[in-house]
Formats: sequence, C-alpha cells, structure tokens
Amino acid sequence: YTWPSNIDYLEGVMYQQAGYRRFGVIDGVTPCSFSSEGEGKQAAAEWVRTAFHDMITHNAADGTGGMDASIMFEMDRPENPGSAFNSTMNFMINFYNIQTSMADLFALAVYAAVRACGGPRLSMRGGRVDATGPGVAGVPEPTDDLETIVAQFATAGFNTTEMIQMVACGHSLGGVHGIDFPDITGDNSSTNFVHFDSTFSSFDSAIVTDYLGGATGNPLVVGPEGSNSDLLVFTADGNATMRSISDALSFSNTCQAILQRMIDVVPSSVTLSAIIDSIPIKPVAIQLTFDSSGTLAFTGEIRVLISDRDDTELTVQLHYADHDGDIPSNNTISTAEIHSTGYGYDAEFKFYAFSAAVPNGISSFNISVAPSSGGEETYDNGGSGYPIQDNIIFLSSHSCLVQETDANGNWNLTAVAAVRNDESLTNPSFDVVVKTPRIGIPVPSLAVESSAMEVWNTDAYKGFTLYTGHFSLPIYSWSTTFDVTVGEYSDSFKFSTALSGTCS
Ligand code: HEM
Repeated sequence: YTWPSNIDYLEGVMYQQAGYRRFGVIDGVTPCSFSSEGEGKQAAAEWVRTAFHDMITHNAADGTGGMDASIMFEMDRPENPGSAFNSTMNFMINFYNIQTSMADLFALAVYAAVRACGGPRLSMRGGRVDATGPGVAGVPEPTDDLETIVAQFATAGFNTTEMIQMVACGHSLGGVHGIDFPDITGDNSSTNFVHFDSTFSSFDSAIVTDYLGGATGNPLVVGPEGSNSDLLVFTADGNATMRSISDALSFSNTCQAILQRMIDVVPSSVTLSAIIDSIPIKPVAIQLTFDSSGTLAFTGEIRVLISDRDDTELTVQLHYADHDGDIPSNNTISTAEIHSTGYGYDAEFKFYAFSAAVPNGISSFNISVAPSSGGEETYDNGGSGYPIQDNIIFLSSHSCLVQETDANGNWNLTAVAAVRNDESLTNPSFDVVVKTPRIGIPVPSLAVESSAMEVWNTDAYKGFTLYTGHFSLPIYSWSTTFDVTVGEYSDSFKFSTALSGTCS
C-alpha cells in the first residue's frame, strides 16, 4: 500500500465504524436482528441476500456478471421479489461516491452483516465496477427443480458441494416473508417473517443442526411441496455436505471460504485490489490552506493503528520537504493527540492532529512514531515519502454551497482555489461529480462535469492567484464531491456537505 490510493475511502468505511471519524456502516446491522424499517425485516439478512442475487447471475465461461450491482436494474424480475435490495442500496448510498462503487459496498455489506451476527471475518478487496444496465436473469427460485438450481450455480462457477455450502451459510440469517411468498409461509400479512432456523439473529450452524436434527422450521424445507428448494439443495448429495458442516467450527470456516468466494466473483474485465488490511499509518483530512497571516499552512491528521501495539502512548511527528524538494532548517511538524479513538471490528486507531506553516511549500513528508517506552519508527510511504502537491489548493474558507434555488431550480456551489503563480499553471477547472436520479433505480448515475474557473483575486496571498468556480448544482446532487485541477495537479475529493451555506 502506498498513499494516496483509490481504496482509501473504502478502507475507512471498513475499519472506522465507531468513535472518532466514524463511518457507521455497522449501525445498519447492529444488533444482528435490527432493521431501521421495523418489525418483520432484518437488514443483516437483506445485505447478504442482496449480494447473492447480484452475484449468482455471473457466467464463469464468458466472464460476464457477478458482483456488479446490476441488481439495481433487475428488481422488477420475478426472481428478485421483496424490498431487501432497495433497502440495502438505500443504506449503502450513504457511502457511495466516485471512489466507491455500489458493488464494492455490497461486498462490504456482507463483511459487516456476517460480522455483526457473530460470523467469520471476511476479507475485503476493492475495485468492483458498477454495471450500467441489467445483466442476464438466472437467480434460483424456491419453485425451481434441483437440476435447474445446480445448473445456475454451475454457470456461476460453483459445484454442487459449494452450492449446498453457500445456501446453508446464507440461510443462517433471516427467513421468508409472507408478503412476498404467501404460498410458502401461508400468511400474507406484512409482518409475517418465518425464520430459516432457531437462531436467525446469529450467524451459526443452527441452520444445519436444526435440519439434521429433524427439528427445522425452515419454510424452504418444510414448506409446501414444489417450493422447498432448501430441501432439494441440502439433500442433493444425500446430506453429506450438511453433515460435514454441522459443528460450529467447520460451519464457520466453510462459510468464511464460500462467502469470500461469493463476494469476489466479478466480471473478467474487473481486477480486484489486494486485500484491504487496516493501514498502520495513514494521513487523513489532509489540507493545505493559508493561516491568518497569509502564510501557506499544512493541516490534517495522522491516523495510527494501535490495535497491535502494546505501547500506545506515542509521539507522532512529520518531517517535510519544501516545494522544491529541499529540507527547510526546521522541517519537523509536531502533532497533538486527539483524545478519542476510532475503531471497528478489526482495528482501533488514534489520531494526531497538526497544523503548521510551510512558507516555502511542501512536496512530501515522512512520519515518525516514537512510543513512550522508547525507539522511533519512520514511515516513508514505501521510500519516496507521502506526496503532497502545493500548486492548486482548495480553500474551503472561501467556498460555499448556497441553499437558495437559482434560475435552473438548482443550488449554487462555489469553489475557490489558490493556484501557484507559474506560467505552466493556467486554466484551472472545477470538476463536480453530478448525481443524476434514474427512474425506479435507487442508485444515481455519477458524471464529472468540468467548468473553467476565473481569476478572482491576485494579491490576497503572496505567490498565488485565487480563482473561483461556480456550479449550478441540481439539489438532488447536494451531497457530492468535487476536485479543483490545474494541469496534472488536483486537490481532490472534497465533500460538498462540509461547505458553509454562505460565501465569504
Ligand atoms: C437455491 C438457492 C436459493 C434459493 C432458491 C433461495 C431462496 C430464498 C427465498 C425464497 C428467500 C425468502 C426471501 C424473502 O422472503 O425476503 C430467501 C431469503 C434469503 N436468502 Fe436465499 N435462496 C437461495 C440461496 C441463497 C444463498 C446462496 C444465499 C447467500 C449466501 C442466500 C441468502 C438469503 C438470505 C440471507 C435470506 C434472508 C433474507 C431476509 O430475511 O430478508 N440465499 N432465499
């Protein structure tokens, strides 16, 4: 891993669940039985089912389909009944942006849901690409015969044993809704929800042991003949696979492996990233700006993984090189610990804030971490330091999102950027990600719209010219991201939601 990376946001969403700088994905599935939509729904189960329905239409032979969020275009198909898919996407949309596809968020949803329910830890990779239209049909239905179901799994690249494993693992959570399957549950009321096993809010082997013990209430086993696909699947090899995963440990290990494979099924055109581990040292909220005396200032925080450290009393410093790559006489920037940690299931972090004048600019920095018990570690981002460009600087203090409708019925987004006075740095642009709603589809399309910025002020800050960019932003798109760019340099991934409502 080197910083910055296009998995930075996803890594944060995965590991920073609670506390300082929380993203809070797990709030949607905590506790495991929870649904924000009330009785008769279970978000953790819906998240797992959504990923399965998206994935299973993969064609391993021609490399199409898989985890590509094409389900968003396929919800009117008889094979995709229920509100689970919409609910999942409506929650995950909070984390959806130009760096993070809905398909990656589906994979993350399985990680979070299984974990929230006490199941095994899955690994996350990033890089899934969202489909732009529907894919082929082919999700198994409870009324299908075994031959059809086996063939659908085989097309997706899973043999009969793997099919049995995947179904048993998935149906450890949740159940069947009477409103969608009244013929199976025998009750079409909106709160009717018949669970697959006796511990629907725990990711465990009760789905297997209830079944092998002859005590199952699983409606896809004991339901009306002709709609009991779990019975057909589980008996496909005479219960051999079910018997092999009946103890807690083999169930957990098997599900870890098969669900990992499930979330990593992607079209052959997609290359997944390496496994996203929690990054030991990560710069966050990095921003150049000008201080009150008009001097260039470097601000931000260093996030330090403390889960695997014995000594977490740390002195964290930055050591930087100026704009030209020279080391200034005092090039050390000290930090102050923020007295609140951030954490998730698999990581805990401390954050160290800094703000320092860098009069001659900055091109890169290294980070030193000194535990109170002694020793000093140096982090140089794989050798060349953490890179920073100081040619174009977004100035949030002068930028704003005015929430008054303009002639187009839109809001006005204004960005101010300081561009270094240099003849090679001309014509900066304001690049806004515009979200466009699509009828009947819960996920908007994203498109970058670039417009020219104009000179606004030439003498506010020595050595820089201020440019301003205005964008008539559809209100639907009020929560978005944007960049300011000049030539090959960009100050990017700024959140509109962080802007003031008035311009100064
Ligand atoms: C033969 C293959 C399968 C069939 C025919 C099937 C069928 C069904 C049906 C009819 C429901 C009830 C949906 C509802 O009422 O909301 C359901 C729920 C569910 N399925 Fe499957 N399923 C299959 C395989 C899988 C697999 C492989 C997974 C995941 C690994 C999975 C995960 C789930 C989950 C978590 C639920 C509960 C959803 C909720 O409670 O909202 N299913 N399945």
